[in-house]
Amino acid sequence: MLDDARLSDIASSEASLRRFLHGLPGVDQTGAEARAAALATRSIKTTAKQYAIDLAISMIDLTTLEGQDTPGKVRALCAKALRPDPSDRTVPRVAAVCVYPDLVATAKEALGPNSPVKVASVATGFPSGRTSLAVKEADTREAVAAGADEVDMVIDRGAFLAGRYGEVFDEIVAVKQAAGDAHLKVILETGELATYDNVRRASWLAMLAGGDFIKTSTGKVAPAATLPVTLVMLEAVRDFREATGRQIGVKPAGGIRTSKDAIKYLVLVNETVGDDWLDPDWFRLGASSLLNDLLMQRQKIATGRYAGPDYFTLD
Ligand SMILES: O=C[C@H](O)COP(=O)(O)O
Repeated sequence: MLDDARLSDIASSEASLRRFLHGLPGVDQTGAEARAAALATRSIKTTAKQYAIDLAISMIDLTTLEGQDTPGKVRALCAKALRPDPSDRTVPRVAAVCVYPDLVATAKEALGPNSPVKVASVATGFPSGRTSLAVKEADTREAVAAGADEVDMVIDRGAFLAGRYGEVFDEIVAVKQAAGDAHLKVILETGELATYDNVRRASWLAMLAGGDFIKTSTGKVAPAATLPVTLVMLEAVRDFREATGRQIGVKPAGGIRTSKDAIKYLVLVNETVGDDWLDPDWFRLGASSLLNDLLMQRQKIATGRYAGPDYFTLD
């Protein structure tokens, strides 16, 4: 059990952080990949599929993170977030929209006051994170002041890979403070972390530093989210809760485009950490173009026919 005294002891120096992170059991790479592959082939009944599609929709962080984003595009995204299919009121809304900081105010206004759909904003010099801590804190404060409910920060992968864990830890603590009441998602950018052991260490580091969620990727680096990486992160949040009593969310993001993909992630969650995480408060899918496929599959189940991608507004 990691009580408060032990947690502050771990965080007290670079050396103790390193000792702790390098003392975590190593990930069995072949085993993790085999387990993720086996779960990915599970077939589920149509009724379960229907339920899974709606659950997946409700877990989406509907994302636009392009240099050419405009207020108009963000308003359209927000309308879609609130009513994914205007012709069908039974379709659930998504969990959040995810935008760059300068578009947070637009999103907030478009969603309206007290919207059930949250506004998440990337910050801290997304996607590379190559700015000073002062700039990262200011970026975060600005996003929150504009109305962001959630902040998706990137870690400094250069510092992490060089083993400067204390620096990464302190940065997460500082950004968490700058974020105030906004929920903090810590993006590990697993595609740059090279090994599953590093993914496990970065997950623990982010949780120890106070992240509310751990997120795989920016969507700007390949590979983005993968099932084995998400499995390692799910095991980390499971073990962290067992050790501290604190539950942390998980968000695979980037490259998740089909209902099939989304359902594989839900099966993985169900089999690894169970029901407690099968909720938008604890599991999100970061995606720019998954929603339409979910809507098409939903309609196929309901009517036996595909409406075709043109039926739905563009993601
Ligand atoms: O956080 C979400 C990602 O940036 C979206 O990536 P995607 O465009 O591959 O869905």
